[in-house]
Amino acid sequence: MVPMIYTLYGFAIFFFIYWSAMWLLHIIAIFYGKYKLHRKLPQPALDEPYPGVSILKPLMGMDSNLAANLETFFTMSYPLYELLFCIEEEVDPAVTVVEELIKKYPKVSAKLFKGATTVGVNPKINNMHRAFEESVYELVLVSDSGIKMKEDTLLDMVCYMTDKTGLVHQMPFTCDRNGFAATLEKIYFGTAQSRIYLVADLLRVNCHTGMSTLLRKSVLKENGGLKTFGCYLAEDFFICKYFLDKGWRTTISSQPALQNSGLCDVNSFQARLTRWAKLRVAMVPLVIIFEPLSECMVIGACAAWASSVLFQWDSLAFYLIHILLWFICDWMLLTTVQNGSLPFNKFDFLVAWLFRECSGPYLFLHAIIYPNIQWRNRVFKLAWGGIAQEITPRIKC
Ligand SMILES: CCCCCCCC/C=C\CCCCCCCC(=O)N[C@@H](CO[C@@H]1OC[C@@H](O)[C@H](O)[C@H]1O)[C@H](O)/C=C/CCCCCCCCCCCCC
Ligand SMILES: O=c1ccn([C@@H]2O[C@H](COP(=O)(O)OP(=O)(O)O)[C@@H](O)[C@H]2O)c(=O)[nH]1
Repeated sequence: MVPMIYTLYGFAIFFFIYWSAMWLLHIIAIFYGKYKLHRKLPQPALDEPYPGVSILKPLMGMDSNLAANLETFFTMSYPLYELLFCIEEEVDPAVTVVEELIKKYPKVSAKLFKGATTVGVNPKINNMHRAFEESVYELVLVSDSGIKMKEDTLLDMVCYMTDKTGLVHQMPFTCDRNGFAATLEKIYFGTAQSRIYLVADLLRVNCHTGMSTLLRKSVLKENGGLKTFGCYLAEDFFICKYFLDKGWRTTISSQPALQNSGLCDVNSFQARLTRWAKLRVAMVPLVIIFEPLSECMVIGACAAWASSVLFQWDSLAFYLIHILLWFICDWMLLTTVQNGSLPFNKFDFLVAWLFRECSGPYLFLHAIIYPNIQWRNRVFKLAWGGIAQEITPRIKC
């Protein structure tokens, strides 16, 4: 009987401490977000020229926003850059989009690479390999197809590339778009993900998502270049680990990444989150315990039970107050990340937030139960540690 009581109290104390730590994360993320995000750019030194940047754009297929998103790369205010578009298949609707833009902006240095080189399992790396090898400049920006740039986004990223910094990435966020799925995406990236991302950046923990990343080519080349990471599906995590292991600093820039894919529906978004969760579990197995425990509904329930064991507090009242405070903190963080008015009202926020918070733990469970990973038209299997293997046959899109 006594060991059981000790175990019970042990769990209760653990949950209560974890719950308290989550509030600390909330507070740190809000203050650090206010400090780090949307800062005014420092004036660049007049006697130092801007470093050139080679921008790799891996493309596959078309969506309704592709042309508009790609166009923002031609209209950036940055003096020296080249655009390297990489398209895996010779026949892809993205080819026409890119060719038309290259014709429209003849003054911008741009090249189209058709056809991937198989250097590993990761199709994004295979797609970019040739362009990376032929890129001209020391700084390379890897930028996914759905990213939209502001005029000064590249300058903002370059400003963070100090002497000790090897990698600058944008924290994932979204453009303002209409509809429930867009609201859901904005809420997820601006709350649950930003919270961890900001704290990880402050503590210099690897939490790099490679949708928009500026890196030093010479450092990657010391270890064979991009192709070395082709055996992983989560190349972004291992690239960042490589820079950190070599003693380089990594940081987020002040502008969050504006994801603006034309494909925006709840099913695709949830499939994407589930795919990412599978990657995280394979790379950092401890997230199996810590990630569900960091969800509002789960840790709230655990802490409500713990508070009734430890202090005989009313569990239901505790749970409801917990949810309300979490909701308020999330609103504060989201408005900080957005840095302007949101494209939805507080009621829309409430509905989509509740949906996200209730579906989050379910999606995570789903990711653990079905470990195979579908990415576009391919299916992969991951071993612990992150090495990937493609499972044939491919899916016809
Ligand atoms: C007491 C509190 C403890 C808190 C513990 C928190 C536990 C973790 C909880 C949540 C994790 C959220 C992580 C958010 C970012 C991850 C997004 C992601 O999964 N990205 C992956 C996929 O990216 C795409 O991959 C394919 C590529 O081609 C695309 O271009 C990419 O966009 C990416 O691969 C993974 C990146 C990093 C994963 C790190 C996971 C560990 C996080 C631990 C953070 C701990 C923070 C410190 C708290 C104290
Ligand atoms: O087989 C693939 C899958 C993806 N990509 C590119 O990799 C980037 C990220 O792809 P996606 O948006 O599907 O990844 P997510 O952000 O959902 O992880 C995009 O620029 C895609 O064009 C690619 O070149 N080949």
